[in-house]
Amino acid sequence: MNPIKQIKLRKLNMHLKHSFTTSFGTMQDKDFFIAEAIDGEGNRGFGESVAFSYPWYSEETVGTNWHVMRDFLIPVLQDNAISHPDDVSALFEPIKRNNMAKSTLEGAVWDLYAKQNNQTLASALGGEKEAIDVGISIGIQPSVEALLDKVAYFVNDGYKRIKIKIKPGWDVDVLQSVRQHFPKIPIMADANSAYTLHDMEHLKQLDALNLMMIEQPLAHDDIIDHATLQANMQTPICLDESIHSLEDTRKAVELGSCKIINIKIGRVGGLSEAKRIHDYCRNNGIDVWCGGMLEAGVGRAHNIALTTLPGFTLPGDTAGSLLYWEKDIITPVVNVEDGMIRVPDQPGIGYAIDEEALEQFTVDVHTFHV
Ligand SMILES: O=C(O)CCC(=O)C1=CC=C[C@@H](O)[C@@H]1C(=O)O
Ligand SMILES: [Mg+2]
Repeated sequence: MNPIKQIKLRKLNMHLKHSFTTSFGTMQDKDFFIAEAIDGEGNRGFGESVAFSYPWYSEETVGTNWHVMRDFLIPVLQDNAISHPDDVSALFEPIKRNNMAKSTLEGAVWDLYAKQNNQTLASALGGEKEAIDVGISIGIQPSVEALLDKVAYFVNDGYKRIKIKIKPGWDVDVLQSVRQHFPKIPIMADANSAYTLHDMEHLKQLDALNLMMIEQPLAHDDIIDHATLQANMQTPICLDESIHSLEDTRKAVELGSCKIINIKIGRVGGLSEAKRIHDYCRNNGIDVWCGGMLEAGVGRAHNIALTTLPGFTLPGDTAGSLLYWEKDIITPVVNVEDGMIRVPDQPGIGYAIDEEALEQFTVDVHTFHV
C-alpha cells in the first residue's frame, strides 16, 4: 500500500445522550482517541479507540492508550513499511496486550488501505452482506417498568435482539417479567462477570426463559469455570471479556467454555485478528456477533464492515448513532431501519467525517510524521 506519511491522534470528549449502567457502574461522559493515517496523496484512514477512562472493562484506559500509541506503536509504524494492513498486527506482536491501542491504529490503516484501493472496508475484509441485522443493549434500569418500556420501544423499532444487563439482585425475576411481557422476542442477558460458580443453581433458572445466550456470566479472565457452567446450563454461554485473541478463542472452544463469541475489534487487537477469530469460529460451529463499546461513528462504521463477514450470524450491538449521540462525527449518521443497517458503498469505512463535529469534540491533537 502507498506509504503512510502522517498519523494524527485526536483526543475527543463526547457526552452520551443516556447514561449507561452495567454491573460495574454508570458512565455518560466519554473520552476517546480517533487515529487518522494520511498518505502522500492525501487519502485519510480513520480508527477509533474503545478504551474507557476507567479500567473497569479491561486493563486499558484512554491514558494507557495514549502512552502505548505514542511511545511504542507509532514508532513501530514509523520504522516499518506496510504492504497490507495484516502487517500491522504482526509488527505490533512484540508489544504485549494493549489491544485497544493497537486496534485504534490498525483500524486507521485498514480504512486507508481500502480507500487507496477504492473499495469498501467491508469488501477489503471479504464481507458480502449489503445489510446487517442489529440488536440493542439496554443498560440496568431504575425499575422493571422502565426496562419493560425500553424493551417495548426497541421491539417496536424493529431491533432484532434485545440485550439486557443483569447482576445479582437484578436478574431472574427481571428476565421472567420481560419474557412474560414479550414471549417471542429474541432476548439475551449480559452479566459482565457479576457471578461465580457459587451462583450456578441460581443461574440455571434462566434455562426456563429461552434466552439466546448469557454473556460473560463469570470472571473476566476465566474460561475454566465457564466450561463447568456451560456443561450444567442449556442456555448458550457467550464470551466477551475472556477472549482477547485467536488463541484464547481456540482454548475456550476446545474446553467447551462457550457456544457463542462476542467479537469486539478493540478487545482483540484489531480487524485482522477479529477476522482470524471469525474464520476459526466459522470452521468450528461457533456463532459470533459484533459487540459494541458505545462507539462514535468511526468505531460504529468499523463494526458494520466486520459484521458483513458471513460467520456473523447473530444480531450485534451496533445500533444507530442517534441513540447514543446528539451529534456524531460521521455523515451520514448510522441509521437503523427495521432492525437493519444498510452497508455503505463508499470507499473505506463508507461514511464521511463530519469535520465540524470532529473539531467541536476534539480536546487535543498530536501529529506524528512517518
Ligand atoms: O455499544 C453498545 O451499545 C453496547 C454496550 C455494551 O453492551 C457494553 C459496552 C461495554 C462493556 C459492557 O458493559 C457491554 C458489553 O459487555 O458489551
Ligand atoms: Mg459484554
